[in-house]
Amino acid sequence: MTDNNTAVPAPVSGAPEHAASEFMTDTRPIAAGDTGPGCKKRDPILIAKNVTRTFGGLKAVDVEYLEVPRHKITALIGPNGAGKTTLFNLLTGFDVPQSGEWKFDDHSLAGVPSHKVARMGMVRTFQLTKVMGKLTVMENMRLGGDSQPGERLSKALFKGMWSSREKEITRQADGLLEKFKLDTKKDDYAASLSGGQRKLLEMARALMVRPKLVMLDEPMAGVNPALTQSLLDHVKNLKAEGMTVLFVEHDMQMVRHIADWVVVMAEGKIVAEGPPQDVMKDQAVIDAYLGAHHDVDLGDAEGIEALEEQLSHDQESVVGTEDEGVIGRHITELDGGTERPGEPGSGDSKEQR
Ligand SMILES: Nc1ncnc2c1ncn2[C@@H]1O[C@H](COP(=O)(O)OP(=O)(O)OP(=O)(O)O)[C@@H](O)[C@H]1O
Repeated sequence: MTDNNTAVPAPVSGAPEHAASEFMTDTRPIAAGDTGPGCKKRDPILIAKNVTRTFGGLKAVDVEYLEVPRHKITALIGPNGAGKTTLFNLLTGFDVPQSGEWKFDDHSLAGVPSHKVARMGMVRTFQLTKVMGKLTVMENMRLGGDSQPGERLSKALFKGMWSSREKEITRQADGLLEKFKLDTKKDDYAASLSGGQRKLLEMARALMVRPKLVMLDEPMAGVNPALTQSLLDHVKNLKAEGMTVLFVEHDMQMVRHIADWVVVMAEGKIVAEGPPQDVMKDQAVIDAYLGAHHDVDLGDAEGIEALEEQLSHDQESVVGTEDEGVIGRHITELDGGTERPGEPGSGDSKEQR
């Protein structure tokens, strides 16, 4: 496929369209009372209390209280080093906190390893994708399906049942690959995919466990403008199908287009939260996180073209790679023209630190 994909995605699970609309049209308040850092939600799917993680003398995460609203798209924003990825790592069992407890759907997750967290229905993607380059696209998908509940037991005990499970995994993978427009690539090595396609593959693979909560770490970073709208549609579609989404994003314009709720982190703490329109009015948030181009609307083609035009006259702005796209260049510029940690060439692979 090419990254020139702007089609609206079909449902992941074949869920009926009318069922989807109920999640898209629910306008009831998200907060249970007053809005503000650590506020209670009407229907939280994830609740974290006193989660802390220090590296040497640095308190990377110091989250007193956070609730993530069910069936909503929540954006987690904040400057570089705010602790967003570390919080993702802690909540999903990829790292261990110094203190804290958190519950997903009323199940305590403290001490639960990442693969079990995924099986319980809470999956995440990475800022630097973790697709297996030496496996084909389909093999990557099947790896996602292999962590489904009970598969090892059924494989061991019932050969017949396993082969029907195999077929089901393949059918499910085929459906997702088609939806993400990666079906023509299914026999290609994942290493041959563009950055944007790898993001799509990682998202598709995460959906193999039929999750309830999908956590996306900078899904748009490194994705070219043509694919950006498609990715936004995929994220919105997760909600339409009844999933909850928590995603890290640097660009507030992106956030405004798809988020129902925004949580702002700085220096490890939750410093603001609320509906995007309210959080965007907060001058401190604008000054600290939105930067010079906060008035440019990146969620539609005109906004992107306008920003491309602006950046093309800006000697300081870094010329991106084919896959980096305008968003990556925009962020790089906001960061003062320096490479961001974890980006190609930075020599910094945070998930592997
Ligand atoms: N394994 C580690 N060892 C030491 N320090 C770490 C480690 N992981 C994260 N940090 C530090 O913890 C702080 C929070 O980092 P984190 O990557 O969570 O921030 P972030 O908000 O995700 O940033 P970005 O927007 O750049 O991705 C940073 O100061 C970072 O350097």
